[in-house]
Parts: sequence; C-alpha cells; structure tokens
Amino acid sequence: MNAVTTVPPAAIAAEPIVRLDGIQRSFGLVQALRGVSLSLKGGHALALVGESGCGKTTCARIIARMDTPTGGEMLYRGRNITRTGTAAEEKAYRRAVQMVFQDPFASLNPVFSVQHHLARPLALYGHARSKAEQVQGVADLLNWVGLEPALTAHKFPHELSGGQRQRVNIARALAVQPDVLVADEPTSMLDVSIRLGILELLARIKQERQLALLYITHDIATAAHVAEEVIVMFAGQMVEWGDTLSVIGDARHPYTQLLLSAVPDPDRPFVAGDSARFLGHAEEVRRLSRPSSTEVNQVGSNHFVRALGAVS
Ligand SMILES: Nc1ncnc2c1ncn2[C@@H]1O[C@H](COP(=O)(O)OP(=O)(O)OP(=O)(O)O)[C@@H](O)[C@H]1O
Repeated sequence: MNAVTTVPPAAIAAEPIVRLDGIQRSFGLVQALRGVSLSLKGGHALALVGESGCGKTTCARIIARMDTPTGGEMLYRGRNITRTGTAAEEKAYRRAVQMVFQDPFASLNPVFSVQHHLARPLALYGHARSKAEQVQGVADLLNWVGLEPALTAHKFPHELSGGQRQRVNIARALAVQPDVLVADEPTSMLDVSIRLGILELLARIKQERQLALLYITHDIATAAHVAEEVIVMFAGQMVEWGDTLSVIGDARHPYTQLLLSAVPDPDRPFVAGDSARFLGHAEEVRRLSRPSSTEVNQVGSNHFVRALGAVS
C-alpha cells in the first residue's frame, strides 16, 4: 500500500473536459465540500456516491455554475474558470455543461408541449433555424432517447410517464450539444422497473456522443451500470475512489463497505433484528469515518482510499 501526499484526482485523464482541484464549499460552519478533486473526460462516466448531505449536489451545482466554491480551482479544457469569466465564456460553459435533475415532474413546464421544450434550445443555440429543421431536430432527439416522435412530440408533460419525462429532460439537455452531462439522482424518483432503462440510456449517450458524464447517486450498486470510475464521499470528503470495479469489488474504507452492505441481497432471507443491527453498525462506521485524515493510500493502479483519522 503506497501512501501519497496529495489527493490524486478521480478519473485521471490526459485531457479532462472539466477538472476540479481541491474544491471547498462552506455554508457558515457547514463544510459541504472539503477538498474534492476530480476529472471529467469525454466518453467516460464518473459516479459520485454517498448518503444524503455528503455534498453530492453541492458538487454538481458548482460544476454546473449554479454555485461558487469557497476554495480550490476549476478548469474547463485546461482554462482556469474558478472566477467568473466574460459573458461569452459563461454562456459557452453553460451550454457545454448540462444537468439532468432528480425530479422529472418539476423540470418540465406543464403549459408547453414536448415539441416546444426541445425546439427552443435547438433554436436558441442555432442548431435548427427553420421550422422544418426544428421538427426534424426534435424528432432526432426523441429517437435518440428512445421515444417515438409521432407519439410524443405533441404531448404535454402530464400526458407522459415519469420515465418518459426523464427521457425528454435528457433530450433537452442533449439539444444544445453539451460536452458534459451532470445527472443528479436521475432515477431516484422513478419506478424501480424503469430505472435500468434510464441508466442504460445515459451509458449509451456517453459512449456514442463521447460525452463526459457525472452520475450522482446514493446507490453504489447502480454505479457499476454506468460509470467506469467512482468517488465515494462522506461528510464532504472523498473517502475512496478509482476504477468502479476495483472500488466495489475490493472496498477498503469502512464507509464504502457500509454502502455495499446496505445493497439488498435477494438470495439472503430477511432476519428479524437485521435492520436494528445494521443501524447500530452504520452509526459506528460514521463515527469512525468522520475524523479527517490527509493520508491517502494507493491500493490499486487506480484505487485510492483515505486513512481514518484519530477518534478521540
Ligand atoms: N444553500 C445552503 N445553505 C446551507 N447549507 C447548505 C446549502 N446547500 C447545502 N448545504 C449543506 O451542505 C451539506 C451538503 O449538502 P448537499 O445537498 O450537497 O448533499 P447531498 O449529498 O447532495 O444530499 P442529498 O442527496 O440529500 O441532496 C449539507 O449539510 C447541507 O445541509
């Protein structure tokens, strides 16, 4: 096991599209992010995993320019964008980085049709100038996300299922031809039966469009469906990260092990008292994981784990 002095970024890439280096974000006394470093590169997915409040959404909002870090640096295609740039630079970045939100019901305007939702960004960013180009562009986008244009384009959000709405949201994000897609818990409000379809769609988009995908989830089991690399976060800090298969298959940090042990095993029957034992164990793991250590150990070619701090 090699100890490394600085925190190596997750998803080490020759030419990342977006890179965060030691990002901090405090809200008063709350340290939402404590030195998060990561790289997002084309055709590659990174999963950010952790429980509620660990800082996942804050990280996504910073990447999408909806929030500003209180420390650290942010780079876009090698250019330092930590401070606000010119209006043109900001507009270009906001086009390049698109978000898909958790709630597919709230993210579409109920008074507009699917056609309107998709034609608008196409027109705004000059990807469809005439009416005919808009109709064709919307049809292409709907086909891309697995929706039949003739059956979908004229519909309003309330006429669609949750999964169909999320596909429209993904199509809308794709309309501006982004480089980066940030998907914040994109399936957590959907029926279990349709979640895998959305994850497979994201994985296909990443591959075929060579997009950089940041997939945010509290469910570590789904990370392997989508992402080549994973970061496990606890209390604003990266505690374990690297190749998804290595992190999931050979988890070293007790908090990662806790997340994995919470994944239901259909082959194991439920035993009375299991949940109480699990909750007690979970509290103990959180107590051990909370103290911060700067020591990071390399346990695989791309697999890093933060050492536990001293518990008083
Ligand atoms: N605008 C804010 N003002 C004050 N505290 C905030 C704000 N935004 C986030 N926080 C705090 O920062 C921490 C991280 O929150 P964040 O929403 O990033 O976590 P999360 O992992 O995305 O959780 P969830 O899955 O519930 O969305 C939490 O303690 C939260 O209360």
